Amino acid sequence: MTRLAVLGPAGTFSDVAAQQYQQTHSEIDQLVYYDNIGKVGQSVDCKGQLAILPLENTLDGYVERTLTLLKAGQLHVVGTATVPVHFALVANCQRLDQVKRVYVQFKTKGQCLNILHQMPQAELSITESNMLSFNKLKTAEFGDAAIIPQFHLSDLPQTADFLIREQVADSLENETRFIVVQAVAARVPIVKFDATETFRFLCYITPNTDRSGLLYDILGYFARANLNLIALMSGPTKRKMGTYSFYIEVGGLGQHIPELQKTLDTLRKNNYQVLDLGLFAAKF
Ligand SMILES: O=C(O)C(=O)C[C@]1(C(=O)O)C=C[C@@H](O)C=C1
Repeated sequence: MTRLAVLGPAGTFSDVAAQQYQQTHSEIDQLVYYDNIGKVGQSVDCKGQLAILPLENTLDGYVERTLTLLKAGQLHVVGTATVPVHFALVANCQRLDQVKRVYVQFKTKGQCLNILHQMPQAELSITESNMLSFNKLKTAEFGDAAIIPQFHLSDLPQTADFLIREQVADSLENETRFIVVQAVAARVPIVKFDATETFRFLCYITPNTDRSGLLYDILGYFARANLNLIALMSGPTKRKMGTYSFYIEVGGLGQHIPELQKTLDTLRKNNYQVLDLGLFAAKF
């Protein structure tokens, strides 16, 4: 029995991603909903428990809360799912200039800046999930609005006379990439990869000392090993002011994995802490 923890209530983009992932992972027999990303990540503590977390969005970049969970070192990434993300604005009034308050999820806000700028008078009420924004419409007073997943427009009460603006994300090509995680304690050894199978590897690299040329040095290890870096971000370690870690994603083929493992060993021997967040099958 494997359960997958998901940001709820049911109907979020996380839920869409979870169902997509479940289609190719028949061992998952239950989706369990939590009301914020922190609780989703903390819910996995033993074997047979997985969680799905949003990692990166086309328009608004990485999800800081997920990176914070990963940085704590208790989670291990085992898979991924990407879903298209479209939003609609629904308001309980006739015109945008009558909107007094907009319920919007914290990550959705950065994906719908154009429409939000068209309502400068409106106060933003930030929610933890898009379904919590949607649910606010049930008790909407005059002037209340919410940005909701576009596919939920058909779930609005037929009787309500809402103002609706479709496709309010700042790009039609908007997507969010999710990761599936398990507890580090439940980690199983890497499944065998065929030489031509594509993978992603995620890690945090933290230098033990600070000096000039440090990032150049780190990148050199990957470049010399011919490993393809997909993402690189620097962020505070959250332990000591002025100390930074580098979040790195590597993409490659199964045949590159031995070289990757050698590179990580060399980094460790050269005074870098390497937090291995997981290697998993992924298209790129
Ligand atoms: O609230 C949701 O629908 C979610 O699944 C969360 C989330 C996120 O935090 O990135 C997922 C996809 C969208 O980018 C907006 C919100």
